[in-house]
Amino acid sequence: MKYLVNAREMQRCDRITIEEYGVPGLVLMERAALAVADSVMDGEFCTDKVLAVCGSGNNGGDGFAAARILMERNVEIAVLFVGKEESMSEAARIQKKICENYGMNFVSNIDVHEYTCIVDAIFGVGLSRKVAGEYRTLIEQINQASGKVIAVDIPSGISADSGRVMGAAVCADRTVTFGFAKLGQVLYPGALYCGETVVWDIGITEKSFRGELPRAYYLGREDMRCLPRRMRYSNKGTYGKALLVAGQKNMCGAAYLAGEAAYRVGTGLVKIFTEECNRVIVQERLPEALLSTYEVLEEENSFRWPTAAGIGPGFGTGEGKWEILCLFLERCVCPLVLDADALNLLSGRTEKLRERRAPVVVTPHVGEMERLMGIPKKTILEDLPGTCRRFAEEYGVICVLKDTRTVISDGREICVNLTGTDGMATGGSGDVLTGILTGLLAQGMEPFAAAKLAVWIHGSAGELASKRLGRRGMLAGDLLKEIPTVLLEGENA
Ligand SMILES: NC(=O)C1=CN([C@@H]2O[C@H](COP(=O)(O)OP(=O)(O)OC[C@H]3O[C@@H](n4cnc5c(N)ncnc54)[C@H](OP(=O)(O)O)[C@@H]3O)[C@@H](O)[C@H]2O)[C@@H](O)CC1
Ligand SMILES: [K+]
Repeated sequence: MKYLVNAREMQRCDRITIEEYGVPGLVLMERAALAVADSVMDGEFCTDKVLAVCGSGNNGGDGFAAARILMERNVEIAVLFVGKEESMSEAARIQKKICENYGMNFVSNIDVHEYTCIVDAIFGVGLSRKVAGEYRTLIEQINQASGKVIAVDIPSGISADSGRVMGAAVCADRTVTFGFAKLGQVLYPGALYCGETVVWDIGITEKSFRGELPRAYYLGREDMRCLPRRMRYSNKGTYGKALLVAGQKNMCGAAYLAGEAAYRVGTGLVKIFTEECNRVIVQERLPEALLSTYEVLEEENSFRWPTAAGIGPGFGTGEGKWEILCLFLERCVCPLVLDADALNLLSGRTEKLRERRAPVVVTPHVGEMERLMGIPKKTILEDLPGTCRRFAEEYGVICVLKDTRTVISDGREICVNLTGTDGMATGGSGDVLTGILTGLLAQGMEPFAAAKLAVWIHGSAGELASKRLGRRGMLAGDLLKEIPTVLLEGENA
């Protein structure tokens, strides 16, 4: 797990490192500048003629210092200062003065075809409002330049909190960021503007959070260590019973995909509840699964049998479906995953969620969230983490808000998933996630941990499938075959 910080958290971290631990700000700045200079010179960029565009804050200070280091290394470098002298930060003023003392080449405009590489140090995490005027013009010129662009800390104009473009933003080929990755670098559209992001250690550690830890983070392969344990002395009963309430007429694939995914993450037994007409096809595709049909759901055993249930993929919203969903909410004591049509059924009557007896994980995509919360898609997309966290908090559930960057929250923490590919934007992907998640819950994982890991595994399976088949040709069913490989690699992590 690695932290994702917002601007306030990063600035607090900088301040504590400087004021409470006593590391001089200019030392941090020198290390930041060395990181930028090393990155410019690592061979990926043409350094025939480099331009550093520096603002008046400490981000500009990093830029001046990096320019000076590049000059020391005999790179032909020009410096462009943008901003007001009178509002310069103390460190930026010192760094600019050093550049002047060395007689470095200061220019006042950009010839877009002159430079082979541009260092963007206009704004960093201190961006406080929309970009306009000469700053905007400059950013547009940088974006037209033929040379590659390296952003210092974050592309100028991108909000470190949300990834939003604040009027205009530099589109970088690489972003060299310091200490911790910023939320705005992983959320869209910010992620598109960062290019490749490199997190550089400049001497700011987690100690500088001083107990006030950031809310947001992302998982890495090492987090696979919390997968349910396998034991030599065990049987299928040891690894849980997953029930998938899924599929209606003409929608049997959802039941199959979710069912197989549950098995593929190690569940002992999987049962599929579906429409009678799906019986033959589901049993042919997945003979390992037990099968029952909606007609027998009233039996009390239906609710006692599973150790986790996933309800909704291809379930439909027609006659009798709301009643089935209500029965599960009212009677089931095992964790429930509510997806797709279960969420559509809940739209406009989300209060029903409060009548549940068991822990609930909801897995809406943005369209489903729009219907669930009754707020426009645009508003949700502007703040995926906040929307996800608020829903989870309000209903006391775990919320998995699915998008290019799926966000998972328990109402307090926010996990942003960084695995996955656009090849997963294909019918049935969500059903596979429901199966993975239900399977992990069935094996006894705690719901928040299961939700985070399920999304990570799902995205990793997508990456493997897209490597094997390409992002265009892969199908949701191809994710199933990759799940075992993801788990195997995780075991060795
Ligand atoms: N602290 C440290 O020691 C370390 C910090 N580090 C580096 O410092 C960066 C943070 O520095 P920072 O806090 O000085 O803010 P920064 O991003 O330079 O921007 C502030 C300037 O921009 C201006 N401004 C803002 N928005 C604007 C707009 N829309 N349009 C126009 N102007 C606008 C604002 O002007 P003002 O609002 O005062 O008018 C002010 O002048 C961080 O990203 C990292 O690179 C590293 O070296 C490690 C050590
Ligand atoms: K920048």
